[in-house]
This record gives sequence, structure tokens and C-alpha cells, in this order.
Amino acid sequence: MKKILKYISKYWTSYIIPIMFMVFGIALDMLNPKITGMFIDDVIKDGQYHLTTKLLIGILGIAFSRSIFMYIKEYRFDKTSSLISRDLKKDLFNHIQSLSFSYFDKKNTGELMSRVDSDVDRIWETIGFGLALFIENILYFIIASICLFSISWKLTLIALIPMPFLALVAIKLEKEIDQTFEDISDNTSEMNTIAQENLAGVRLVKAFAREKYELSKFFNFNKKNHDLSIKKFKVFGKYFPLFDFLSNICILLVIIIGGIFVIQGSLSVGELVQFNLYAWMIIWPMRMLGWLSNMIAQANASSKKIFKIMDTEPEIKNKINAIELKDMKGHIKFNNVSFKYDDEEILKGVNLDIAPGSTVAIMGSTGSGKSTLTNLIGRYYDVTEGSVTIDGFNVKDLHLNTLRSQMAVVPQDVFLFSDSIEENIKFACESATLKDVESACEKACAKNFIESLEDKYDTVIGERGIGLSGGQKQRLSIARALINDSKILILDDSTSALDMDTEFQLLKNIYDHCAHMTTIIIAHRISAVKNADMIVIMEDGNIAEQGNHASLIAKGGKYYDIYREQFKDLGLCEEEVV
Ligand SMILES: Nc1ncnc2c1ncn2[C@@H]1O[C@H](COP(=O)(O)OP(=O)(O)OP(=O)(O)O)[C@@H](O)[C@H]1O
Repeated sequence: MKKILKYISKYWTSYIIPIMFMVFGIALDMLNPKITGMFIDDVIKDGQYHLTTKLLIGILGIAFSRSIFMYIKEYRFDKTSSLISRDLKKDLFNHIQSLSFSYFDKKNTGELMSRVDSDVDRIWETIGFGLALFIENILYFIIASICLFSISWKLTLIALIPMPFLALVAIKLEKEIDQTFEDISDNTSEMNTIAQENLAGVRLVKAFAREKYELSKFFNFNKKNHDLSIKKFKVFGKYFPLFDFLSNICILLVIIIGGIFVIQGSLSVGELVQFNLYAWMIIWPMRMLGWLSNMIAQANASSKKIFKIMDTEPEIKNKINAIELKDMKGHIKFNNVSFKYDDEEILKGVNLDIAPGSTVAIMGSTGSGKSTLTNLIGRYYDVTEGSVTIDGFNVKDLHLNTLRSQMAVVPQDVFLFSDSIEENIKFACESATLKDVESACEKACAKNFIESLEDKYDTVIGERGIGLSGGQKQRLSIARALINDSKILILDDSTSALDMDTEFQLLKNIYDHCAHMTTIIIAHRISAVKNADMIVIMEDGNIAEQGNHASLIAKGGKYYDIYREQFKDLGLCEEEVV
């Protein structure tokens, strides 16, 4: 909560006006019991009927002015809390963006969505409605207590007897409900994850007829949510009647003791009624303590979750005085590189020298570490041992933005935004024109199919490219990588869904038009790699073979085995393929 207070303190001046209007409104409210008292003592008891109109106009005027003051107060409080929640959401989102790949490997989208959305909203509710209620309660309590003391200090002390007990009940409630709100917050995020994954993978669920299984998973969390809500209401059910009971005791004491004072003549009937009305003004804040405890507990649970993310340091960040390597040549070197995911060793002492402007193809069995190797170039992960250098500079010393902005990566798992084709491609280069988009699409062999669509480049594609074939999605993501004239291009198994002809043409375009780029192609088909300057065969986290097509065929090793396997059915002789 301390960290939330830091956000609130930034806007403390914005609270001056609403608090001022709150004070005006409360001050006016304090006049009502006084007028009621005068009505009883002066009009009814003493027969001063001429005062009736004045008193009624007073009540009306108070009601009218108070509603204006309270409107301004409400509006300004809500506005300020919206600004605070906007800042919090912005900072949280910014921070999430700064976190490294390894963080997202362990977190799921649903959980992060819950933090950015519902947890921030819960805090927004508390600092909007809750904070206003809290300040209002304190002001009512102080001002009403002063009025009570001015009528009868003895009766006031008696009326205040149940107050410490009420405060104790509020503290106990807050403590008891705190853990329940944390559990609700955790369960909500897990439920969001299930819902988000189920909806994103709805086609897979239907294809395997797993609707029942998915529903039961969701229902389990939904039931847990229901049980936690019941638990929450049970706690409320235990404490809320106590708030009512203790506040009624207060009124009972006022009526009994105040009645005795009236009989003894030390208090008039009008004053007793007036006192009773003021007493309600201090009881009401006490009754609201339950709601406030509830809100504080919710906000506390949410802020713990939010600040756990905010306190996570990105594993990969810029060094102080990081080098801005502006005009990269694209000379990549792996120097005895080892890499571990947690404790699992994936790469084991890899040495590889990739000349600037060359094309390197990486082949190897699944899980042999091909993607991992390329992930180290843009520092998506840091090497465990050894170093990766670009143009002689250790990537750890380079400024992340300048490094990554000179690289174009087409990941294995194609991701497209639910936006137009043009916007999806321009994602990599905001300043690109439609002509640039067309040219990139031409190189990626996507131009023909895009231009056959009714809305061409304005065609809006569904979430993750729904509505397009696998090969079309791959070509769009390659076009997105080609729009930027990057120095390093990495294609991670990005042509696997293309037919041989299209793949051949696309790679030819890359060889012809992107000769200045250092290109790394991860692929499984000989047809995709045979023209590369160097072919690297990965096996179990290390380089088993490297060389060009001809030398590897001549060597008769692993590459040759793959080659024979892929071409055996075609009955081509080696010379024909080579
Ligand atoms: N984020 C990760 N966290 C933990 N382990 C991972 C992670 N990514 C990959 N691995 C593991 O690292 C190993 C190498 O994975 P990598 O993706 O580099 O293989 P690959 O050769 O590219 O495989 P494929 O051809 O199937 O894409 C695998 O055993 C994989 O399970």
C-alpha cells in the first residue's frame, strides 16, 4: 500500500479542491440537525410559527447547495483516481514490456492480463470511492463530534463508548479478509488464463472434441471462485452485524441517558433530537468501516500482485554507457558459447564465425538448439558461458535498441495482429510507405495473393492471422521482416509451410535483394539450404558439421544422410541435385 500512496502523493494538489467542497458539504449537513432542533424547540414548543418558512427555505437551500458541492467533490475525486490508475497501468505495462523473454517463459498471458486490468481497477476503485469515503468519514466524525460536544460533553463521552470496539472489529475484519482477497485474485488470474487459452485455441478444442474437458477445467476454477466468494461473504456476515449492533448500542445509550438529561432539565427535547441526528453522523462512518476494510483488503491484495511484477528486474538490460553500434556490418561470432535454460544445458561450447553479408543455413534434429542459438544474437537470452560478438563487440556491451533495430527476425511461431495487412507489415517500420510494403511483399512472394483479395493491403486479418493459410501467414511475417533494411535477417523455420516452388522463389529473392544482409536460415529441407554460403548441422547442442553443400555432400556425413533421405524417393542422382 505504501507504493500506492506514492502514486497518490503525486496528485495531492488535485485533492485540495474536492476536499474543500467535501468540507463545505459536510458543514452544510451539520446545519440540518440544528434546524430540526430549532423547529422542535422554537416552532413546535414555543409557538414561533413565523420561523417555519425561514427554516424550510434553509433546509431546501442546504439540500440544493450540498448536492452541488458533493457533485463537484465526486467528479474531482473520480477524475484524480482515474489519472492515478492511468499512471499505474502505464507504468505496469511499460515495465512488463521491459521484461526479458525468460520472464514470459514462466508467466502466462491470462495472469498478466488480470494484473493490468482487474487488479489495477480494484486499486482505482479504492483510491476513488474508497479514499473519498475515508476522508469524508474522518471529517464527519471530527465535525459531528465537535457539534456533539457543544451540545453536551457528558452525553458525547457516553455516545463514544462503543467506538473503540467498532475500530477493533474493523481491524479484525481487515486481517481476516486479506488472505481471502489474495486467493480470489490468484484464482481470477488462473481462470482468466484458462478462458484466454480456451478462446485462443477454440479450433483445437473443437477439432479434438475436448469441449467437455475444457469446460470442466473452467468450471473448477469458477467453482473455486464461488467458494472463495462464499467464504468472503461468511466473514462479512460475521462482522457486519457486529458493526450494526455496536452502532445501535450507541443510539440506545444516547436515547436512555439523553432522555434522563431531558427529564432532569439539563437538555431540551430539541437538543436531544439534534444530538441524536449528530450521533448518526458519527455512527454512519463507523458502519462504513466494514466497507472500507473490505476495499483496503482488496486493494492490498491487488497491489501486492502488481508490485511483485513491478519489482521484477529485467534479466537483460542495457549496461551503463552501452555502445550504440549504429552502422552494423553483421559479422557474427559465437565464441565457445554455452547456454542453459534454468539448469538444462542446451548449447555446449559452440564456435561459429558468420561473415558479414553471408547466408548461413542451420539444420539439425528438433531440440538440437537451432532457435536457441539464434536467440543469443539479439540478446533475447544471455549466454551462460563464452560470448556472442557482432563486428567484434560483445552483444552484452551493445545498446539493446540499436542492436535489435538492426535485426529482423521471423520467429517459428508466426504472430500477426488483428489489423490490416498493411499495418501488420508496417509494424517493423512505422515510416514505411505503401510502396515499401508492396516491395517487401513482392520479395516475400506475398504480392499476388494479397492483390487477389478484395481489399488488398487494407484487408483486415483475424486474430493471429485467422482467415489466411499457414503459408500466407509465413509470407506476411517474412515481408514484415524484409520491410526494414536490417543488417541481420533470421528466418526460423519460416518457409516450412510453403510449396517448393514458392520457397525456391522466395529464397532466390532474398539471395538477390538482401545480399548485403547477414542471413541465417533455419530449415529442414535441403532445397531451402543448399544455396547457402555455409550450412551448419546442429546436434545435441553442438555443431556436428559445417561447410557448403558441395563439401558436405563430399564429406558423406550427417548432411549427406539427410540429403539422401529427402531425395531417395525422387530417384535423382546426386549430380542432378547438386
Ligand atoms: N524457453 C525455454 N525454456 C526452457 N527450455 C527451452 C525453452 N526453449 C527451448 N527449450 C529447450 O531447449 C532445447 C532446444 O530448443 P530449440 O528451440 O533451440 O531447438 P530447435 O533445434 O530450434 O528445435 P526445432 O527444430 O524443433 O525448432 C529443447 O530441448 C527445448 O525443450
